[in-house]
Amino acid sequence: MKNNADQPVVTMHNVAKHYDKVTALKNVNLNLFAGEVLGLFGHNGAGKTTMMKLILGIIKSTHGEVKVFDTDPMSAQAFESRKHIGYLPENVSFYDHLTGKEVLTYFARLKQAPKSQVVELLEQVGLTHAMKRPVKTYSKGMRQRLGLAQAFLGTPKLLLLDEPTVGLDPIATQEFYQSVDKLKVSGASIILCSHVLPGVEQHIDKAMIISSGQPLAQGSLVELRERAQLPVNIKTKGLNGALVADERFVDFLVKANHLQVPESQKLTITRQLLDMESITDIQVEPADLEQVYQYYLSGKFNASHKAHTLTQEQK
Ligand SMILES: Nc1ncnc2c1ncn2[C@@H]1O[C@H](COP(=O)(O)OP(=O)(O)OP(=O)(O)O)[C@@H](O)[C@H]1O
Repeated sequence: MKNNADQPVVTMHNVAKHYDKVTALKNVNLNLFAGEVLGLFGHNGAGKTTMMKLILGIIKSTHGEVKVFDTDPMSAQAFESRKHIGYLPENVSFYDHLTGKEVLTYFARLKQAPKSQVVELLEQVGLTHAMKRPVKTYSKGMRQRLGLAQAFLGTPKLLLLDEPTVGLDPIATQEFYQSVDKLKVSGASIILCSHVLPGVEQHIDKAMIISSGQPLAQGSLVELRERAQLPVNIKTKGLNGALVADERFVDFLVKANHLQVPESQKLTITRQLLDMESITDIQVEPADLEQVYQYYLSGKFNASHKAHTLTQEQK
């Protein structure tokens, strides 16, 4: 398996995938480097799973080039590198009559991962107490945890995680993101598909937003925010409705204590607010991932943004 630090772990160059008349993906360009986490966001049927399947070598692109560890994932040479790829499919399902431990042991064998990892991973995902029970007795969240343990087997250098937090409770979600952060620090590259946007933001390095198979935007969140020029959220406490009555703020009012202000006016407005006597607290936050996502999906950006995004990614 070839892999050196300045070479991308995954490259996609002008990739398209058609199923008969359905265009599942088109114009996809991507360079994902070691230690990078990509958030892949899009509506149902946008093409996220198709992209993962292309990277896994389950399906072949209709057009363009996909390389994983500098190898065509459909080729016989990709066999060796598969051991270093972890995949959590959406709606994970297992052999229901096997216990959690047996399922994981089976996958560890397939992946040639050390047997000792089975119990370690079951502990990491909080399934030690249930590891001797058949999977058919597991709740949805427990199945999802087992799925994650399966994806983390071996020493994955590339992880493809399709809706990894679905069914997980808040603590398990937090633990999952801690695992993601650790894997990233160890140099693993991760592609993470999610419909649940809150909480993802601080764990990804870049995002790709796709709609109907077409990437609408990609880059770091800072870049995506800059390009979108989304307003900054300013939330105040203690002003008791004074903002509503003040004509300096009326154009920016979202709620009685919440303003959305263009970046260029952020400092001026913040100073004016801080000068108000009754103010007790102020929070200034950039647009969150949800707002960035909504912006690009709503089609408010124009063709020149699209061209800019693609050119940036091809550099
Ligand atoms: N085997 C197939 N044959 C025909 N069309 C397919 C096939 N697989 C996927 N598609 C179509 O390709 C498009 C992209 O599907 P894909 O599963 O990649 O979307 P997704 O973004 O993962 O959706 P979701 O969020 O619902 O999982 C959809 O229109 C889907 O119906």
